[in-house]
Amino acid sequence: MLRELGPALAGLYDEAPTVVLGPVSRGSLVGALTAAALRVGFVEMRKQDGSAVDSDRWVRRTTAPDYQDRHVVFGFRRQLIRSGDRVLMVDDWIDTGATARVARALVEDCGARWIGAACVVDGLTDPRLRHDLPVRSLLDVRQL
Ligand SMILES: O=P(O)(O)OC[C@H]1O[C@H](OP(=O)(O)OP(=O)(O)O)[C@H](O)[C@@H]1O
Ligand SMILES: Nc1ncnc2[nH]cnc12
Repeated sequence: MLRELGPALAGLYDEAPTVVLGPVSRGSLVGALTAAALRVGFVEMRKQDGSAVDSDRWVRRTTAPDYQDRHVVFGFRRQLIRSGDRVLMVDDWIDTGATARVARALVEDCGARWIGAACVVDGLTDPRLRHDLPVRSLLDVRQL
């Protein structure tokens, strides 16, 4: 099952990414599997409490209320995503889309191209985001 997840998520979009971005913690697992399948680098999008104290520049943004009504501060080292990159976000589950929307904003802050959000389960509460982000998934929540 784990062996098949990366290739399955990697096949959801035609455009070839140069970087996969995965939010901690479940997004890191499926994101790393996808990056390995695509043979590209992986960047972990960390919650503020997980970011190291260092001298590097970070990009950070705060989500709108997520599925647990939390405003989460996410970020990563600025140098990890460059202006020529094409970035695919990968996650296990999408619900409000707050995490994915912050990921897209951070990618745009770096001047990189956003491809979309590839998820294992699509549980979007606002179906418009499926087109707007865009979101592609392996399963719809109603199939579970
Ligand atoms: O669409 P949204 O409402 O933003 O929700 C989706 C996010 O919520 C879950 O992560 P969670 O915050 O539970 O963290 P975890 O992976 O560490 O369990 C899931 O893995 C997504 O990253
Ligand atoms: N409804 C949900 N159940 C499990 N994980 C989730 N991640 C985001 N929304 C979720």
